[in-house]
Amino acid sequence: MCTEDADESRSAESLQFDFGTIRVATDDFSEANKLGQGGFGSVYRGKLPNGEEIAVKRLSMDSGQGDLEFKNDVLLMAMLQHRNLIRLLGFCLEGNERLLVYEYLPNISLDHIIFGMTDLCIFFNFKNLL
Ligand SMILES: Nc1ncnc2c1ncn2[C@@H]1O[C@H](COP(=O)(O)OP(=O)(O)OP(=O)(O)O)[C@@H](O)[C@H]1O
Repeated sequence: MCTEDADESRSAESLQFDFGTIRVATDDFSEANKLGQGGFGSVYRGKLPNGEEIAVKRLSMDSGQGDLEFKNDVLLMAMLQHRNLIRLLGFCLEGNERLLVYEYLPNISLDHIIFGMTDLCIFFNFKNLL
């Protein structure tokens, strides 16, 4: 393994959550904690032992993506940080299970982000018309 590969796998490890921790945090992915369903799987609300609230995306099991490919995608997503992007805190890989762990945003914050972006689009469209 070259130094770069070693560095990548080390940073991937720092983002890796233990499956048991997420299972407890989401009350075993209970229906009561289900926030919604997206194209890639269901999303559950959870609480980490340190009190931090999270949103866990449990990916459908038929993605066909390899473990390394998945870890690389997660690393890339974790590096993208912007005030209009929901922060990816990490991931979990166990057997066929693939989880993405995000910061939890209450509805009101999601609305703010969506409206914030809409305002920006309207602003730029107006500018282009002038
Ligand atoms: N970080 C989060 N905090 C709070 N709720 C969330 C969060 N992420 C997702 N959700 C909830 O889970 C639902 C599904 O989200 P998800 O991102 O899987 O799908 P989507 O936004 O519908 O689009 P797509 O499947 O195309 O990505 C959302 O509509 C939202 O209600």
